[in-house]
Amino acid sequence: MPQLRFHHLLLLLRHSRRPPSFPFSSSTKTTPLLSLFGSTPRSGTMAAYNNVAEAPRLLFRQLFEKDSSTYTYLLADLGHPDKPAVLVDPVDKTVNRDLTLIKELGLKLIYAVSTHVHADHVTGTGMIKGKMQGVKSVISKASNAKADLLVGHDDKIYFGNLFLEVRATPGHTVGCVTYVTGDESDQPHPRMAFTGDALLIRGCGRTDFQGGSSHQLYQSVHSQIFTLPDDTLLYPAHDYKGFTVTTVGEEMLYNPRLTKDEETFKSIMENLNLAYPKMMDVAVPANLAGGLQDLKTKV
Ligand SMILES: N[C@@H](CCC(=O)N[C@@H](CSS)C(=O)NCC(=O)O)C(=O)O
Ligand SMILES: [Fe+2]
Repeated sequence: MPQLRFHHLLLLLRHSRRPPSFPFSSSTKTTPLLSLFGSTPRSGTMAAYNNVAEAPRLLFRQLFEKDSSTYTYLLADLGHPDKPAVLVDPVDKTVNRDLTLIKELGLKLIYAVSTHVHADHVTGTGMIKGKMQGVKSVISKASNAKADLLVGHDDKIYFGNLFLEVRATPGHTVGCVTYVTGDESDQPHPRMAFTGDALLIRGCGRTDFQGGSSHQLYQSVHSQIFTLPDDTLLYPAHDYKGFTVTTVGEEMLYNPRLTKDEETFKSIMENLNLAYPKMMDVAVPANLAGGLQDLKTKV
C-alpha cells in the first residue's frame, strides 16, 4: 500500500460524498456506503478514511428462513442511545435466532412488523411479543388481522430518528403494504423498500387467493414502487432463486412480468399454475390472529 498523503485523503472525501439522489437530508456530511452495512474496512486507505468519518447510523441485516424461503429484515438506529430496532416479517421458526442476534447487538426491539398476512408460514410477531417485553406487532388495517398497531398508507413507523413509511400495495393480498425507509437524522443512507410479496426479484406475488387481484397488483407496483428513485434498494419477503436484493431501475428494465402492459401481465398471472402453499390452511388463520403465541420457551 503506497503511503497515504494529505491530497489522497481529500480526494477520497470528495469521491465519497453522497450522490445527489440520496434522500432524506440536505446535510453535506460524508458517509461511507460500505460502513452503512457494517463492512469492516481492511485496506489502509479505508482505515485512514474511517478515522475521519462518522459511525454508521443505520444497522441493517437480511436474515433467511429456508423452509419458506422467507427474508426477515432487522433495522436499527445506532445513533440513538437506546438503539431502537424493527424486525420486518419475522418467521416463527427463526424467532430464537433473531432475538438472540438482537440481544447480542445490544438493540432494543420495539416493533415486529408484517408486510401482509402470509400464506406460507406463521409470522413470528406473536411469539416475539411473548418472549420480549414491550415489543408491538404491526400490520396494515386493510389486512383485517390482529396486531397492536394497525397502519395505513402514508403512516410512519419511527425507530429513533429513522422511520418506515407505509405504502399501500394491494394485489397479492388485500392488505399488502411496502415499507420505505426514511431518515430525520443528519446522516443519509440509501433508500430501501421492503416490498413483501408485491414485488419479488424478477417476479411478483401470486394473485389467486386472499383477495388477490392482478389489476390491483399491477397498479400498486407501478404507482407505489416504480415511482421511487431508480437506485432504491428493493428487498422482497421471499426469493426462490438465490437473489437477495434488487433496485427499482433494475426491475423496471428486467422484471419479466411487470415490464409488460397490464393485459399481458394479467394473462401471465392467470397462467402461473402454482400449487397452493403447503402451510396455507395453518398459516392464514394463525396470521389473521396475530401469529401463534408460545410463551414457554424463552431465549
Ligand atoms: N411452494 C411454496 C409457496 C410458493 C408460493 O406460492 N409463493 C408465493 C409467496 S408466499 S404467499 C408467491 O406469491 N409466489 C409467486 C411466484 O411466482 O413464485 C410453499 O408451498 O410454501
Ligand atoms: Fe404472501
